[in-house]
Amino acid sequence: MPTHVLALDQGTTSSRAILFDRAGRIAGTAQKEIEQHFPRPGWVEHDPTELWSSQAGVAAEVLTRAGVAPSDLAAVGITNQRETVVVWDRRTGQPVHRAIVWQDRRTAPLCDALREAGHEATVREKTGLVLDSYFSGTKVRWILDHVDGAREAAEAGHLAFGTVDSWLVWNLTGGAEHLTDVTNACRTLFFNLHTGDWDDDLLALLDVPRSMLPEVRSSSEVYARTSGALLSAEVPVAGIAGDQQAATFGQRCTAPGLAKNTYGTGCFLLMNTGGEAVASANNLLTTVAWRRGDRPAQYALEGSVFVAGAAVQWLRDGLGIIRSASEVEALARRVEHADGVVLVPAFTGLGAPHWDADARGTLLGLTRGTTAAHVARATLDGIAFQVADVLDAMEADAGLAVSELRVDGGAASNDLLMQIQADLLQVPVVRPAVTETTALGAALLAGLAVGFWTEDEVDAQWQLDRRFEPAISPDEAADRRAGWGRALDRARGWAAA
Ligand SMILES: Nc1ncnc2c1ncn2[C@@H]1O[C@H](COP(=O)(O)OP(=O)(O)O)[C@@H](O)[C@H]1O
Ligand SMILES: O=P(O)(O)OC[C@H](O)CO
Repeated sequence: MPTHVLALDQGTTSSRAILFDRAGRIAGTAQKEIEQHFPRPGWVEHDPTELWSSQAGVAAEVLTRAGVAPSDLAAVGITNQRETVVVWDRRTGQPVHRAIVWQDRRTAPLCDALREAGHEATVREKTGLVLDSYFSGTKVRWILDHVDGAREAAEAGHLAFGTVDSWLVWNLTGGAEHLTDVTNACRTLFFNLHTGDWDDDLLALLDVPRSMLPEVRSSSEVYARTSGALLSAEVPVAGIAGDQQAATFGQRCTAPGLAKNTYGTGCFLLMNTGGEAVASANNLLTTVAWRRGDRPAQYALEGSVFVAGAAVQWLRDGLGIIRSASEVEALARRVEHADGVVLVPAFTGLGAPHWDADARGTLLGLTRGTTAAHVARATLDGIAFQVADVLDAMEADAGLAVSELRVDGGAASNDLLMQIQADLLQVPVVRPAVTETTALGAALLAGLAVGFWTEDEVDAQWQLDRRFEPAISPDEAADRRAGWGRALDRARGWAAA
């Protein structure tokens, strides 16, 4: 009888492998950092060979350390940094260029040109995304335009494109399978949310041959079996999802109106909107949450905040007022409130729902009485205010009110930040016992596909760590948010002047 499910989590900064037992508990973790390449300002690349070798390495390591044999595995689930592009030659399995990472801005001019040519509305309507270099499509085009011989090889059917999930599956099946799941496909700019398939008009617009694209599959089904390249046993690979969608599934946000927020370097918020792909009137993204086997796809609204935990890093590295990120909580607790100090952490502009590339970090309301503790407190407030703005936009788009916000990510361990968040949202903030929700989501998608768990078992596994109830009045929350709104106005457009 199999005893465990293995989740492979290929993230932006590291490859991780996490083992889950039948009770959904973590039985082992292994992690390896990925080298970041910055060949020019604004460019971010990964070595595809390293993505694969580090992922295979941590998979072997976690099994050895936990004393679990490959033959004890019921299934493998994959989750990954999204949008990042790998293009390789099918004949050799060799990448033709380094992976271009989601953060890479080199195709911003191409996106501007497409926008100026009037294509934004069509792209938005078909894909649920915006014309931005964040997504895969223009990155694939860049490789075809800039790598010697790439366009000819692609036209001849020799080149394959994949997001990181496809690249891992290709390698772990020894080049037998070229596929992706729908949550990754819908982040490419090639995928039509309404037809559930690649879109020839979008491919023509971006000048990318359809022959390069992987087959689109659901997020929970048996795609392949591992070969010697990954594990010594033939284990079904049975779940694939982009990391934010996997986290939404791992947080059990399985009904409309349930939302999760991941507090990492930035924040990723997703709200389940059920079987309906809700178009956003507030600059959010519409994305597939998951599709399980033959069931209908479930959708989500998504909004990203660029700077969240990174603002705490700035307190540590830029201002030097804390030595580690976790010290921010004790420092901020030295004061009852920020005493009128507001930090807008727009260090790299503002993401959803404001989308202002020229906004810059702004610290307002300083007096002679302002201390490091007030700045620390204002930093936590600034993270929570941004999340509240995104959640408001989601509720307006979906016509749904959230009844709680489920949280995970490194900064979600900060109890004060979670309390501030509940206060500002006026809804409870709920932190689960297992905060490795991305890996858990991938494991659940895989385990459900092979019958290792039933739906009821999975629901019963979810355990609360702590629930933060709003502790201020609605009037006070509204007052504080009005102050934030005034500060936002000061931060907007700063770099453009
Ligand atoms: N106790 C804390 N309070 C506030 N922020 C924290 C705390 N612990 C970690 N962080 C922040 O969380 C981020 C790391 O979280 P993580 O989920 O690992 O991020 P990522 O996946 O983006 O690398 C860092 O930006 C760090 O400053
Ligand atoms: O690897 P992460 O956790 O930083 O997530 C990256 C996102 O998927 C990008 O959209």
